[in-house]
Amino acid sequence: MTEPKSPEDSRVVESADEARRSPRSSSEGHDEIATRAGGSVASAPAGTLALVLTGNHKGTSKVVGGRLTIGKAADNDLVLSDDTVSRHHCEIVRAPDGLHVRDLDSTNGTKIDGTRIREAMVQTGSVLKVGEVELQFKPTVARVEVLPSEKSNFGPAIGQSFAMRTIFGVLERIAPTDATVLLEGETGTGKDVLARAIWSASQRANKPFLVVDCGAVTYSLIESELFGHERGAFTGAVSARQGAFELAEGGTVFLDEIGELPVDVQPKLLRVLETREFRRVGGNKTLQSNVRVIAATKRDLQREVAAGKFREDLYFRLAVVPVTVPPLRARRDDIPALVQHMLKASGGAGLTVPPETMQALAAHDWPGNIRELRNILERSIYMAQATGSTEINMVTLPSAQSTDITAFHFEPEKSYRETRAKYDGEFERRYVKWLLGRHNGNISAAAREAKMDRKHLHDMAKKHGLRGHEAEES
Ligand SMILES: Nc1ncnc2c1ncn2[C@@H]1O[C@H](COP(=O)(O)OP(=O)(O)OP(=O)(O)O)[C@@H](O)[C@H]1O
Repeated sequence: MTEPKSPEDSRVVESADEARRSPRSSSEGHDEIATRAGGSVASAPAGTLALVLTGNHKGTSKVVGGRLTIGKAADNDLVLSDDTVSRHHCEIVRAPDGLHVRDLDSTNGTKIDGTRIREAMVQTGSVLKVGEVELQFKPTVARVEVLPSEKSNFGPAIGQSFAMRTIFGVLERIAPTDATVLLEGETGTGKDVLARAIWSASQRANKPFLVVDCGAVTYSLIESELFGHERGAFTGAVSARQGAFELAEGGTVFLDEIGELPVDVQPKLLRVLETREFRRVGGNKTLQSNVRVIAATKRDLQREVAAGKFREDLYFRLAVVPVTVPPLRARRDDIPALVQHMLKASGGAGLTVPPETMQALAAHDWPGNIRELRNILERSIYMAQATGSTEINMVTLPSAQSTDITAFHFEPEKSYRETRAKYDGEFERRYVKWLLGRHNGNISAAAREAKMDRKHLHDMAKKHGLRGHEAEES
């Protein structure tokens, strides 16, 4: 993503002139679309689900339509046969401003997040206590199919693998809407590129794209960075300053490294997402915000939620469209097109890539993902140009040398048989790893391509601790 920044320049405003527009999808008008991209589903507008957390009916859930009645009697929409629940205990009613819970003169009372109520509003994530039975409100989505894109790029993001085209299919559809997007993926997988591509394809493309790197801003300044501050709000606040939500008015705020957002700032972000209102630090004027939010993280946010480090309600607000960007090693078929694209972009258009170099590149595991590939290619182009070579070769790929099967190290104390056994095993391991990588671990497809017996390939993969599966071919 953006290269490491100092706290001062962690916020980057781009002018509208820099907007790269791409053709609009025809599916404008969806307010909220959710998908775990990599599958092939998206959704219609979100609703709310009441999920029973405790008691005899633990795990039961009901979608909250216009009205949902809860109680022990059989004529309730959600029947809870529990001694602490009254026959007609409470009801949930959908009103224009949200969901209202009303206690129906129950014996043991109704509580929201620990407070006994007669009537109150509930938010997604709230825990409702009906007698002693706990329920939680969760967002739901009605699922509809989104087909993989027929294009092998989404704006500047290149990818012809099924996984990337599935993501592009989703993004083409949701980019023109105002849906909040959460991009999850390892470092260097292209979250930043995708965020900018969403903005470029959105109706907000002629308004600012503003990046706040939540990991690079100091703890004490992050709130001010997001919402601004008034003069004298804290030591050093010598003048008033606008925050990202004000500066990006009408545009898009990209919250990078959202997993690093301090727990005490999380409710403030939740508030602006829910109500579109915020206040500057030290200010008492409520300001309106009209921005679209895209967030990204290297962390597994659901795991952070389970560990109590990230608020669940904020997670749901951000993950209206959750997109998991796969690591490069899980989509090796993207490598040749990325290599060609990067050669052109980095001044190496005239250079050729011999097949054995391309194979080595495709076999490498790329822990730094596309950023690592780009760095190695840039170095290789420089080396080739410096030596007058017309091709990118293994010598110019230092990080890829480990994949060079020709790098033998013979040891005089080992017999021919021992030496051969060592390299046969190594050859087998690397070959199987490369082969499975080409087919995303699908053993049947890999065996077919290599004209091998499937069972034999399965045994070889197992012997070398390599993971394969029998999933459908994509
Ligand atoms: N699909 C892609 N097509 C073309 N270039 C890409 C693609 N994905 C990533 N890149 C390039 O790889 C480099 C790293 O990408 P990017 O900064 O978007 O990754 P990131 O996931 O945001 O990383 P980090 O989490 O470390 O910030 C950039 O130079 C970017 O242009």
